[in-house]
Amino acid sequence: MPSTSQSALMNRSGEVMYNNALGKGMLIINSQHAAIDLLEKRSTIYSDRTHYISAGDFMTKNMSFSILPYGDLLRQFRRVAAEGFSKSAVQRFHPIQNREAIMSIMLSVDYHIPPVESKDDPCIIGVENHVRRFLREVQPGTRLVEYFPWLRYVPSRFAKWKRDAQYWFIQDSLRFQRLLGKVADDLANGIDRPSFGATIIKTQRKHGLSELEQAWLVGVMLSAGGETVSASLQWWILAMLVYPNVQARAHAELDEVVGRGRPPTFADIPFLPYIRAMVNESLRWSPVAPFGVPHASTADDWYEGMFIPKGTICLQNMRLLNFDPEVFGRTAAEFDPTRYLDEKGQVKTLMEGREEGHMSFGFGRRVCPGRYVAEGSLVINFTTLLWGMRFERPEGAQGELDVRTLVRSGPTARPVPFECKAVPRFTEAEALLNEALSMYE
Ligand code: HEM
Repeated sequence: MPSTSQSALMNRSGEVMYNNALGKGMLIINSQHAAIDLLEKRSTIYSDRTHYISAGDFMTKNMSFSILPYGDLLRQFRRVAAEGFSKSAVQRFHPIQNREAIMSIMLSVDYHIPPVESKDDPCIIGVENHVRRFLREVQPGTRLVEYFPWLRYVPSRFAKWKRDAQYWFIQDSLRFQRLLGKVADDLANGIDRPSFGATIIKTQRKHGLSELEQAWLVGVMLSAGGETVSASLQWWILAMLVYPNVQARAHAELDEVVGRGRPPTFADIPFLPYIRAMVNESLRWSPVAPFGVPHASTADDWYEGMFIPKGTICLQNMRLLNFDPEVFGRTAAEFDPTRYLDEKGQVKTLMEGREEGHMSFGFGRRVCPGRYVAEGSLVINFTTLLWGMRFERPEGAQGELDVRTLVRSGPTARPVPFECKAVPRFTEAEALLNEALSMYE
């Protein structure tokens, strides 16, 4: 077996880079070609996750979807999620998403920024805190026990990290069970609203997950979705400020297709190719998960002359993957939705076998199960927000907007905070939105 004691190795083309730090092998994948070769074509051995003692074994008792080892429970979770969030199944969420987009714009009108949810909802606060704790816990370097695994056997009374993790497992389990319990009560009372929770309860016999597993599956889908979609919206608003010509073209498309007499709905989306292209471009351009969610390998392997030992953690360098000049040309760093449009102005497939035309939803057997609902949320939010308002920099805002620097909160990244003003585009917008909102209530 070749020596892996060197601290950093790069294959001939620089597409992959291997690094060994504190006994943990790490591969950085720098090209689309290598990402597809390893994480998709060889997905039988590249679909595991890093094993986290604190976040995995103690804080979530190995029920947190995104860090589950590649095994039976993961396959069950993915099957249930794939059914509940398939391209056709997510259409049942459209009325809710439409209403939320309007709520979001109404909040924007009041607060000048578009919050995704009401910040005061205790349930939202609880889930947000869970996300924050979880992201901190999986951050490299947070817990010594990840480097010295024997520390897991230190009794809880001497190990605060362990006491806290056990405490949060109980609290989060109760929270997720309470949330799903409300859906179960509604169903028992004949109230059957479209939700993933309702689907999972109704199909329990088929999938066979325990009540606790169901609660964690739904809870983690909710937290994974909230964090990523809200970060994507922030990047998109930044893009609207930096590229006013893109915003103006989207406004023109909305005026032509929807007009100003009523707010848009999902029924308009097929006729708004520029805005649909903007969703793809936004996901490509925004580094929401700058290194993806790292995969881990389960067998020794060779790639283009480089040895990759079993257990290697594989990070995907999304900025390089999504800015590949061979696919996106020399303007890859620019925010330009037209790259996704053909000569007739219709959305085109830019990457063979990858409808969305970017790599931001990840790869192979771990590809994001929430991608269709995420695209739905983004497209209706972009459409509704742009229909009613224009995003501007406030007068007197200083300096250039920073599109390169990331503010990291664990594996997700947001832009450096920036000032933004949301200006109603026409006087009737607010009244028309209020009217539309009342139809959803
Ligand atoms: C802009 C929105 C989103 C982005 C950019 C995004 C991105 C990602 C990425 C990169 C991964 C890792 C894929 C891999 O390992 O190869 C992932 C996994 C995951 N995503 Fe998303 N996601 C988004 C929205 C959502 C939504 C809305 C949900 C839930 C409804 C969701 C649920 C999950 C879950 C549960 C996983 C873990 C899957 C697994 O480990 O097998 N995501 N996502």
